Amino acid sequence: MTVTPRCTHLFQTRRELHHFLNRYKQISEERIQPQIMSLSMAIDPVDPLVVFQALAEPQQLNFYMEKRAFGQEVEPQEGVAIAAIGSAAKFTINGAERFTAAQQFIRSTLAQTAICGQAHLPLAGPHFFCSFTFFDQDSDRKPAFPAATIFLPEWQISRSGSHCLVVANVVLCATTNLEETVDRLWQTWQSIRAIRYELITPAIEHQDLLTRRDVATTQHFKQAVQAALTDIQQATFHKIVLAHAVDVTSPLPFDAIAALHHLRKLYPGCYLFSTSNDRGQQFIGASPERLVSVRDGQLKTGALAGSAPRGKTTSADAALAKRLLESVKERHEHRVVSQFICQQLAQLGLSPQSLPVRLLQLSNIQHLQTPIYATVPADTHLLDVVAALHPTPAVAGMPRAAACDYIRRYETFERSLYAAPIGWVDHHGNGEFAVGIRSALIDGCSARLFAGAGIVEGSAPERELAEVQLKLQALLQALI
Ligand SMILES: C=C(O[C@@H]1C=C(C(=O)O)C=C[C@H]1O)C(=O)O
Repeated sequence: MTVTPRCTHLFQTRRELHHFLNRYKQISEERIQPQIMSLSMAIDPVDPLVVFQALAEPQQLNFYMEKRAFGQEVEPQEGVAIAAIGSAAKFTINGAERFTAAQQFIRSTLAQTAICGQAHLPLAGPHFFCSFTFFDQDSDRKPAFPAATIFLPEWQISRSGSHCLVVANVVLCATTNLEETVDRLWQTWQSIRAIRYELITPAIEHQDLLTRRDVATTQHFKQAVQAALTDIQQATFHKIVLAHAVDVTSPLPFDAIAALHHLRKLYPGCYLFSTSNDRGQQFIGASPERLVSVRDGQLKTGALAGSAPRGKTTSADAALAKRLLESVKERHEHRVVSQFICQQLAQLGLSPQSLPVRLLQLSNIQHLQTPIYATVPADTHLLDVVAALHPTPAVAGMPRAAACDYIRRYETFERSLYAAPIGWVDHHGNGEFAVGIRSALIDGCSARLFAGAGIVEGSAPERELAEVQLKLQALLQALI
C-alpha cells in the first residue's frame, strides 16, 4: 500500500486524470502486476442514498450502510452513511476459514493499492465491504449469498457529519484500455457531481395487494419454543434464539431504496443496511445491534437482548420499561450475552469494560443493552474480533454449538445473511459491523422477512411469538 501526497486536482479535468492514471499504468507494467488506484475526493453535500439510487445497478455487487443518531454513545459521534457501488476487486468463500481468508484478501489487495487524493478526510481511502452468512456453510444447493463476500467497490460515496467524499477505485494493468477507463471514470464522476441533495420518492403504498405466508406455521414456531424449553430444563443449552420467517408477495416490485428511506425515518438510531448479490437480490434491514466497531484502536461492542413492546401512553411505556429492567428472566437472557462477549474478548487478550445495563428504546420495541468497550492492540484485526463474537447468544444461544444444532434442526428456512455480520473495514483496520437482524431478502415482487426471539427458562411460546410478530410487523410497514 503506497500513499501519494495529497493531490486535490485529480478530477479537475479529464486530461489531468488521464495523465495521472497513465503514470500508474506504466508502474503496473514495470512491476508486471495490476495496480489499484484509490482516489479520494471531497464533494459538495449529497445524500449517499440518493447517489446509491441513481448509480447502483441490480446485477452488481452493492452495499449501503447508514447510522444517523449516535445519541446513546458515551462519546457522541456524527452520523455516517456509505454507499458502495460495483466492485473493483471481490472475494467470496464458503467454510470455516472465511474470516481468515477475508483478512488475507484484504491484505493482498491493499498490497497492490496506491492511495491518492484527499486521503486525510473522514472515510477516505480503500474500504472493504463485507457480508457473512449466519452459518459458515449454507445447506441450500444454490444459496442466495456465499458464506463470505468481501469487495472493494468501484465507487464509494460517503457522508460523515457534514463531510461528503467520493472514493474511486480503479484497477490498472498492462491490458487496460486507458481511454475507455478514463472516459468511464470521468462520466460517472460528472454524474455524481450533478446529483442534487434531493428527496427520495416514497414507494407507492400497496399494503392491500400483499399476500403474506408464514414459511413454517406459527404453530411450528411455538412447538419449537416448547421443545427448546424441555432442552433448557435438561441443560442441553440454557439459551436459544429461534427465528420465524414470512414470505410476502406483491404485484408490484418492492422498492429497496424507498424501504431504506422509510426505515431510516422510523428507526433513526439503527444501522440501516442493504447489500445485493449479482442476481439482483437485496438484503436490507434496520438493526439496533452493533456487533463491533473499531476506530483508532478503540473497540465498541455490546449486548442487546431482552425485549418489551413500547407502551401506547407515557405511563404504560414507563411501566413496560420498568418491568423489563426488573425482570429476572429478561436480565438472565441478557447476562448470557454480555458474559459471552466479555469472555470472547478476554480470550483475544483484550480487557473489556462494561457499562451498567440500560434501555435502548426504538419506536416499536425496547431492549436491554450493555455497552462494552476495549482497547485493541495493532496486531488484532477487526475480523479476528468478528470471528470470535459471531454468533453471539443474542442471535444463537448458549452453549453456542448446541444452540446452533437446534436452530439447524428446527428452523425450516436458511438464515442466510439474517442475524449475521454485515459491515466494512478500511485500510487502517477501522470499521464497523452490525448484526443483520430486523431484515428482509427482497427479490423483485417477493420478500422474505426474518425475526427471532431469545428463549430461556421462564419463556412462554405465545409471548415469544408475539415478540417475533411485533418485529416482523415493523419491517413489513417499512416495505410498502
Ligand atoms: C434475534 C433478534 O433479536 C435479538 C433478540 C432479542 C430478544 O429476544 O429479546 C433482542 C434483541 C436481539 O438480540 C431479531 O430481531 O431477529
